[in-house]
Amino acid sequence: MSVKHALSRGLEFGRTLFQLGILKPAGRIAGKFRGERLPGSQPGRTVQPRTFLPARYRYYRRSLSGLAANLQSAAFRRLIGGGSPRNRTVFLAFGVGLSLIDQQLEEDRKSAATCREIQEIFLKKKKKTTSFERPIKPFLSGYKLEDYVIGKQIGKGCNAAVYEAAAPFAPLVANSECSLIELEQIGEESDVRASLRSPSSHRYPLAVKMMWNIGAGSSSEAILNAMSNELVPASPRALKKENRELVLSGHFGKASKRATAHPNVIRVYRAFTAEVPLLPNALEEYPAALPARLNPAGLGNNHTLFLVMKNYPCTLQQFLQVCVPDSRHGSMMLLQLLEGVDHLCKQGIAHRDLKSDNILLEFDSAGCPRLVISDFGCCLAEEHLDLKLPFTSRHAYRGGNSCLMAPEVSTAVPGPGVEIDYSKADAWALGAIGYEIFGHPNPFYGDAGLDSRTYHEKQLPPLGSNTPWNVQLVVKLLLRRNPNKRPSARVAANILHLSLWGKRALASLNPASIGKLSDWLLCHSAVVLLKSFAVSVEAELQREFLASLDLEELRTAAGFLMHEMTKVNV
Ligand SMILES: Nc1ncnc2c1ncn2[C@@H]1O[C@H](COP(=O)(O)OP(=O)(O)OP(=O)(O)O)[C@@H](O)[C@H]1O
Repeated sequence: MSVKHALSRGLEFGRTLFQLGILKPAGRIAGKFRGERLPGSQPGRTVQPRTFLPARYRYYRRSLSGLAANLQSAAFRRLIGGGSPRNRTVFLAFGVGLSLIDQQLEEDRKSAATCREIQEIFLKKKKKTTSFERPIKPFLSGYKLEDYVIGKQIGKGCNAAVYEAAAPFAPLVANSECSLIELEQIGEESDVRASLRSPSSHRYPLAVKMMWNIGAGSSSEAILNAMSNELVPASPRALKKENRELVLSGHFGKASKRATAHPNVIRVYRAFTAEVPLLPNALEEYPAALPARLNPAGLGNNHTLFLVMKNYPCTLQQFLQVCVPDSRHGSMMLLQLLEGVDHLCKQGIAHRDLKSDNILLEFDSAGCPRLVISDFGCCLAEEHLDLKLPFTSRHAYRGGNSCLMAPEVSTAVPGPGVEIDYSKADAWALGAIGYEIFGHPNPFYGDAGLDSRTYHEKQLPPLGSNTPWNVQLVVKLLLRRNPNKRPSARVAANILHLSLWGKRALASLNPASIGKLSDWLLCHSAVVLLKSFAVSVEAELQREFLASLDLEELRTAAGFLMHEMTKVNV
């Protein structure tokens, strides 16, 4: 074998090794050199179409270094004893393979450093940008019901009634006013459409949620204890100091986590307990929840919990009754929900009751719907659990809305040592909500709907050609039964980010040129920085994405996309 031939064999071998990071069969060959299992090839573990894993490269490098070292010493011994030219060429080939791997590792190091720098910049920016956190001027009071003017009832659930409200001491900040777009006229004007046209949120910028207190007791401690989940999205100053200390110290036995602010998660500005008042429609709408003082037949306690939030013009469900968003808005709506869920997951919080009427909606100044996840009454946010619920008895509470319970939750069988992992359960529910956003019935609703315990992925109805292929991909992946095969909310969000704003980078991306992704990230960051004062949904999404960059997760998303692109010939 000539040296030239050996070099070309070496190069070829090196290239193959690069692809080992992407294609599992070749990876296994490398593993065989040392008789070890490759990371990612354990039995039962799914090899996702993920790309360019630095950990793998390091592994290959280690394997090859060991191999090369062995070869070297053998070759050296033979050289001294007149080693054969064949051994020398094989040794050379490995040397070239190694140097190519080193190049790739170097590229990886650079890309990871770029990601970290970008992330740092946007995390700092995020701390300064609080437009979504403070739609009302900061205020010191607001800890009692008398501080608010209460308007009409705007909603009701199984546990609470919600009223519009104003706080004379805290007028709305000008730039946070949501401009409601004129919705397209479709047939007869419904109540929802009429309320979207003439929102009262300008006069009543706040919403007060009055919890129904049946059986929790009337002391502040008992109320806060029983309803502590509602405080998960509360801002640090939402509670008066004494209550805050009680709640934060876990005085009630069950210390719940507090979610930090995020544009797609509701913010509770104030939370206090007060005597239940007779509010408009109370006797007609929720007589049983009233205390005997107001309704002799009522079962409610005298005091309850009040939560003060921003008043949103409608829920996602109400919006979808009158509007089918176009594909760009639809993609951004799903993306916002994924961002919200990812934010919660990272803090060890599972919402467990995602449905379109627990998602509130307003519009940004460009008319794009902005979504926030609300109603944390069913969430899992206990300090020590970290998204894993011990499921030793069937009485353990698994969350609300059984129709949108992820398969790993709905099929869990209680027993000693059993735990339910909620880390991808909310992401699954978003897959089902994706159908609603794109104008289809939720496949898990209704008598003829699929059952999350028993459905087969093949039974999922197609989303149709009006839905962008990348959204179809995300929905399909999110609804995978097996949580190990399902992408996390972060990876699913990355898929949408890449396909919304990184199309060019994707088109030129190939498995051996991950550097293109970091080039795109740099350009994208520059553009986003230039519009850093924009308060649009699009700008918010892009900032959030860059503030939570993780190269591995981005590569996984790119891998899913490239895999699909080859199938659909994009
Ligand atoms: N901040 C808000 N702005 C405007 N409307 C709101 C707001 N919060 C809640 N609503 C309305 O009130 C309804 C009931 O609120 P919410 O879902 O929080 O109550 P709940 O009793 O906890 O519900 P569930 O039955 O899901 O437990 C919502 O569906 C929505 O229509």
